[in-house]
Amino acid sequence: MEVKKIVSEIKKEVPGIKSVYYVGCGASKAELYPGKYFLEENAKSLRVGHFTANEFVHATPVAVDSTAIVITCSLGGNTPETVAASKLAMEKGAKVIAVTHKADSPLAGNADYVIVHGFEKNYAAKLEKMVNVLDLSVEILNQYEGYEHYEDMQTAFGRIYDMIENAVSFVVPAAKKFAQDYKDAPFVYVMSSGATQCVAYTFSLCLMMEMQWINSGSFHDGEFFHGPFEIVDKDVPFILLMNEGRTRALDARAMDFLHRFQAKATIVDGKDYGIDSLPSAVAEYFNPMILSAVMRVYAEQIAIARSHPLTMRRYMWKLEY
Ligand SMILES: N[C@@H]1[C@@H](O)[C@H](O)[C@@H](COP(=O)(O)O)O[C@@H]1O
Repeated sequence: MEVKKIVSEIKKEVPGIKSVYYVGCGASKAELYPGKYFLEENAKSLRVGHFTANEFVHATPVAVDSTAIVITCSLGGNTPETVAASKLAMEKGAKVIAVTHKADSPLAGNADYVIVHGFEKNYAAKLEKMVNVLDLSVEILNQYEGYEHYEDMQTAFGRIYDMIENAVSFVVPAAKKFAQDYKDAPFVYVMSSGATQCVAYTFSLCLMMEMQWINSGSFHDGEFFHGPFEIVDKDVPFILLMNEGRTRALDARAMDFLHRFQAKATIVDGKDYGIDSLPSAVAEYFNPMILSAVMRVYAEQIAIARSHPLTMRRYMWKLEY
């Protein structure tokens, strides 16, 4: 069902929604983040939470009741922890919206509303999940509290898929250089800020650790100066994702420090892909979509350089765990 209609139906039934929870695992948890970040930054009354699904099941917030919207997200729609979380949220009386690629999945069967997104067609399709969750968050805010930049958001939603495809059309040479520079790195640290925090998290957690078996860690670049910067030295490998928007100052501060001590730093900047051409009041919320697509190409190139396909697993989906 269309995002706007889902939210207006929920509002008709529950005019007094008090909280919105975002629940998923791994990449799907991370792809919920831009929506969660937007709502947390802009809502005056709505309470917001973001959970890995198994924690949501084992330590469910007391506010998950008939005044809550729970957005659950799983690409395959069959991750057991996420299905269990969705089912539990329904039992608690929350309004549950599942965002998945699989219309006939267990996740879709344990939700009040289902948003089915693309994946295979192109890079833009791979970002539909994240865009839909942001769209849902904007609708929830606008319909429950009002949002002054709603029209700017619609303009940006109308342009983002073309911008993603444009970004990936010229990024391959930079990605190949990255692959050559980092293919033998024993580890890689990834950092960012603002709406893009979880793009750094996904690149580290899923693309490096899960799909390349490369030791990696991620952190907020505001926190960089409160611990991690002590390991900076010549040639220590970092990736910094730079945002266009209010948190750019934090990203730039971290970048300056990396350069000062000649760390091996790859800077991937949303501004290089036209984020600043979007309406300025909302542009920052679209950094994660562009940077996710770009980082996917980076990962594909390192996989080629290391002869280690992104699909290779030792444990995931192969064992009981
Ligand atoms: N990289 C992700 C993992 O982090 C995630 O655990 C898994 C299940 O995800 P989903 O629930 O989105 O199908 O799939 C992908 O491989």
